Amino acid sequence: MSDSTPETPRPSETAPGTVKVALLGAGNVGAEVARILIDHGGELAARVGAPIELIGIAVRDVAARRTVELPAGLLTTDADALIDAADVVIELTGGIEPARSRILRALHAGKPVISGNKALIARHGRQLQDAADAAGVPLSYEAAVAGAIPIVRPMRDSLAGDRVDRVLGIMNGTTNYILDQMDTTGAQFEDALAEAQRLGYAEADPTADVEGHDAAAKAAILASLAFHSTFTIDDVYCRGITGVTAADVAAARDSGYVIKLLAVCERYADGVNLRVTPTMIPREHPLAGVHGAYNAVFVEAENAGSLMFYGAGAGGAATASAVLGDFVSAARRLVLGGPAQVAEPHAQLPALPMDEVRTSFSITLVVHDRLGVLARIAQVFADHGVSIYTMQQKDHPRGAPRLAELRLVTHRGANKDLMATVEALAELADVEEVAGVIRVEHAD
Ligand SMILES: NC(=O)C1=CN([C@@H]2O[C@H](COP(=O)(O)OP(=O)(O)OC[C@H]3O[C@@H](n4cnc5c(N)ncnc54)[C@H](O)[C@@H]3O)[C@@H](O)[C@H]2O)C=CC1
Ligand SMILES: N[C@@H](CC=O)C(=O)O
Ligand code: NA
Repeated sequence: MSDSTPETPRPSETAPGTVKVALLGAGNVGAEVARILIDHGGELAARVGAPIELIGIAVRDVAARRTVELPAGLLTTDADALIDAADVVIELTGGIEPARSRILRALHAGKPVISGNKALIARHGRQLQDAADAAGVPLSYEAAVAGAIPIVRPMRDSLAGDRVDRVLGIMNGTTNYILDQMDTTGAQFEDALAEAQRLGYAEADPTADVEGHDAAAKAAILASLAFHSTFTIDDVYCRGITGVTAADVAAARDSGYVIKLLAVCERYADGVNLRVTPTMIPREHPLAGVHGAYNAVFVEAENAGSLMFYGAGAGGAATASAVLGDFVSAARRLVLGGPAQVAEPHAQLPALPMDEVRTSFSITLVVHDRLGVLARIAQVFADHGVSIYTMQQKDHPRGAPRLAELRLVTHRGANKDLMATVEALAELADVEEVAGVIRVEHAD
């Protein structure tokens, strides 16, 4: 083993009172956290109120090429030894295992943990929080929801005295980047995804982004805090953007809408519905102006009214900012002492299935352009108790004779009635094809 590729962390030679930091992972975010800790350590120490030292960085392969050049002496493959030697642990490796075991190891030893791992927290957050509470140390994960945007702490602390009714957000930078590129430059899905990966927005496996799982994880985490309950990613109805075509994006644009991957968490009388779906938003809606990898989260609360949080939702340096905010606060508490905050999920509201959820659809039909067709189509909607909000008739896009394209947007209706309407329309002899069904968020 050469000096530049140590398998175990170096023995610590730090002065007493120094806060020793272990960093797990040196990818897009971890490497930026290391860079800032090294370059701005003095400033951060002043805010913590004690010297700080990055004592090691656990990686899988010490020889791997990285986006940021890191001191070779800090790299180690022995994560457990590094955790044991540290006062504070920052986990930025991603995935469920070994991240979960390592975080538990740190918490059981009474060490504060900071993580950006939404996949893990959306599945095992309760177990990790219980371990943190039992040890009386903080578990912080501001980076896990909407990257740099302060939203976890405002939700947990600033809004603790209010009653949140709805959280609505664009919470995945990769998909927002892809949809925005498709909308503004006509880019192909695959090219836009490759660029999002190059820019460090995408997850190690970008399926999590494009299938909506990453946004669903964030929705579960945020809703747990907003509604003082315990939701996991399995409680989120989730549809990604892989089925959204260039034609869908163009048709939405033509009708004055833009397609976004929208997360909605809303309170009903008997629980909370959580969903992530591609959604058409009117161009004048503030969320329509969220471009590139930016994220935005709307919170509607009984007394605060509507609040909007906006900023960089992905990217190494931006996310590192949220990680280091959590770090300074955890380290300061370590220096000053005092109990960690215990956030009891006292309400424990159930997650509601989609059936009774009230939502709107945009339905594109290719129909035979003949006498009475509109009346027969309108009758199908009426039979299912679904009210039509707008309707546009267009020539068939490929100029087929005697065929026309109808674009209908509904008022809000129960999801099960909307689904039944679409099924009945597909059976109608006048309908050649149901060419598109996409949810709509509008103010009706
Ligand atoms: N990239 C972004 O914009 C954001 C990422 N996050 C989260 O932050 C975490 C890190 O994300 P990225 O840096 O983008 O991921 P990445 O894939 O670029 O980096 C992860 C690093 O951890 C290392 N690693 C993985 N398993 C390991 C193991 N068992 N032992 C030691 N090292 C291991 C990998 O080799 C890689 O260097 C993830 O949980 C991600 O979901 C959160 C917000 C934004
Ligand atoms: N892959 C995620 C990274 C941040 O959470 C995204 O694209 O938003
Ligand atoms: Na955040």
